[in-house]
Amino acid sequence: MVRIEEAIKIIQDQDIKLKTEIRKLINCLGFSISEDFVAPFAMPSFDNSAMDGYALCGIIQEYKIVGEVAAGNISEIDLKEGEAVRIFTGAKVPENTTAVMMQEKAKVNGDKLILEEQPKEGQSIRRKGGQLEEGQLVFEKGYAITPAGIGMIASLGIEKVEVYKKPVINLITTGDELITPGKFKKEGQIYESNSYALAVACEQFGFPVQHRLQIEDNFESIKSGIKKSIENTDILILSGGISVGDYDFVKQALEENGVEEQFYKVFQKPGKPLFFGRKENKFVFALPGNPASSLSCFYIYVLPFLQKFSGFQECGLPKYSFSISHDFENRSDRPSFLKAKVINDNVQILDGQGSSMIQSMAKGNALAFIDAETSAKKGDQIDCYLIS
Ligand SMILES: Nc1nc2c(c(=O)[nH]1)N[C@H]1C(S)=C(S)[C@@H](COP(=O)(O)OP(=O)(O)OC[C@H]3O[C@@H](n4cnc5c(N)ncnc54)[C@H](O)[C@@H]3O)O[C@H]1N2
Ligand code: MOO
Repeated sequence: MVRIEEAIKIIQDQDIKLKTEIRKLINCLGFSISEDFVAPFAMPSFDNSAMDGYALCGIIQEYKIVGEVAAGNISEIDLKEGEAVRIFTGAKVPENTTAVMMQEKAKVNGDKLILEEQPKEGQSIRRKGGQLEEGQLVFEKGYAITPAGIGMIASLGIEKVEVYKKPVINLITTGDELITPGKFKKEGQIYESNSYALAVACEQFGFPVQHRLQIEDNFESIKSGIKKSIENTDILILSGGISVGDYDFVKQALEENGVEEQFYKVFQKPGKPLFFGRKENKFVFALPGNPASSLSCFYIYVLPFLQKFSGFQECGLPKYSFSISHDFENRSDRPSFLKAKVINDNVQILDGQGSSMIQSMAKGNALAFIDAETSAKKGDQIDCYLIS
């Protein structure tokens, strides 16, 4: 049995051979870049107007209008003191422009421009290199591309990007009591739900699951199911059969498939019987079958690893401290990830903390961490991992 911090460290310290690929920019959302990305040119690449109005030369009250520049056009005009040109947002300002005045603050009378207020030097001019200088670092290797990141890269004229490949993920559920939703349920059976929750949780964070497989609870089936599945996967996630019961065959079946244990069992609630192993560059998480346990383990351990495998610089759920809105006593002898709801700056621990109870997780938006046998007083700061 390991402590939570040890388990996290073991996962973080895995040496992984990352693979890269070139993707079209439009298909790069949620991928991380595999090289530092520097600006091929300055942004903006020329001084331009931030407003529809007039480019002015000199700081006076009245100017002579000598021409017009629209966005995309280049003015040949070299402004002289006392001259102005009509200009539009984004257009390159002529040589010798002192400032741009928005049109709402100016009156035109024939070719005369009369200002209603005095311009300040440089006003409403977006300077060349104001956002980025040529050669400046835009994104560091490992930056996970967001929609704004896609826009930034496109604005630098790039349409293909080298990124880290995402893992192929397979998901196996075990348990003879499980039947698929939609089918008739006999006495003693329960509906299989973990593969649903886990598959969409992976997908929500940009890691689609390749194959989902339901295996019957006998050693040979589990062993051969794992053998087949591990061949064509990078990360195998199993649920159920990892505890100590007579039908918990997963650990032994993994070992007989050459998967080497990195840790087994974490001193935590829920999710104690969590297994993490590897076979060369393939990795296996065997999550406990209880629905809330398997999903908690996904958030705390599997997700950061999926991100690490995909070259992300920053891994894991966002973690913040919030003030607890009521007294709470954690009676468990294990440090606990509790289903919780964060509203504004306060966190409330929800009813329904059992490892099999998932409704509270569905209604909440966080996992609050409270140490074993610890009492929290209303107003205490509690660490929370935001799950949505
Ligand atoms: N003697 C002991 N018994 C148990 C221990 C222990 O330390 N000693 N640990 C308990 C803890 S903690 C957990 S968590 C569970 C985990 O057990 P398994 O990982 O072996 O899971 P199963 O026994 O297969 O299932 C547990 C529970 O979850 C339901 N389940 C399983 N798979 C699914 C699924 N895909 N969808 C929905 N529900 C699922 C299953 O029906 C069981 O009710 O072990 C404790 N026991
Ligand atoms: O660790 Mo188990 O997940 O408490 O029920």
